[in-house]
Amino acid sequence: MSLKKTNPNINRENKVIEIRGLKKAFDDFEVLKGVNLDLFQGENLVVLGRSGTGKSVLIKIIAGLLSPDEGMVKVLGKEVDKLNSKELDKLRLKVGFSFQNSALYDSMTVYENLEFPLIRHAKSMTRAERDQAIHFVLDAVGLLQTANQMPSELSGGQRKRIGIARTLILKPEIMLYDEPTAGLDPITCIEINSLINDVQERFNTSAIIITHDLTCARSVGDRMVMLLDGQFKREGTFEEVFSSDDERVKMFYDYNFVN
Ligand SMILES: Nc1ncnc2c1ncn2[C@@H]1O[C@H](COP(=O)(O)OP(=O)(O)OP(=O)(O)O)[C@@H](O)[C@H]1O
Repeated sequence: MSLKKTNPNINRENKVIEIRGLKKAFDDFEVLKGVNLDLFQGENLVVLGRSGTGKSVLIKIIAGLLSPDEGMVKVLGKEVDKLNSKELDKLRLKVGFSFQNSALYDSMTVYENLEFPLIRHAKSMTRAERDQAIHFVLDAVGLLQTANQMPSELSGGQRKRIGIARTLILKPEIMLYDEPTAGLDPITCIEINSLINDVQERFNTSAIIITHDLTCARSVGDRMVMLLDGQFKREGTFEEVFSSDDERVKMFYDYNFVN
């Protein structure tokens, strides 16, 4: 199993995400009970945790798709719940959200799927500039040849790559990956892990990666944190996180470690 080579360009002086005392409940159900988290510029941070522990809720709050009940959530220096909708829209463009199901439009070709966010958000771009940007991201994810294909003609791994390309096309500073390897075969998982590391290097992004896949965690994470009972209770390298006597941590390892 490949171990992530820590990115030497991580800037610990620059927190691109800073979260303090974050709480979020749905009716009486408290999901996040005081989460503290820092993401440093250039870092790939893996968020681990059992199903239903609130990992997706956390990244939806970071992306401004859900609002926090309490606490501070600062993204790229801005407190998200203090922004008006225009400011929030502007910030959202700097935070690329790669959804679990890739979220491609089935009725559009790959090219059109990539052009759509540019037409919507980069109105000043000419057609030729859009074409160049589309070719650039398609090349970056190794799928130039699929430009005229429909999403239904792609494999699961290819759809995932196009989903990542569509996120990258708006040049985000932060990438949020929700279960990037879910449902993929082991070889395709390795390819996606390597793409996540390529994106970090080539696009100079910082990222939060949510995963159950410990091979993925180990291959892409410069650092990892584990959400237990609504808070981050373990933090560090893969070895540090799992060198714990906590039964919940041991169980998580035993059930999810496949390699
Ligand atoms: N919009 C919502 N309304 C009500 N409850 C919600 C909402 N979003 C999430 N929840 C609840 O919050 C809890 C945490 O959900 P979340 O999707 O963050 O889990 P997760 O850790 O990402 O799990 P998984 O690994 O299975 O994706 C779940 O019990 C879920 O039902």
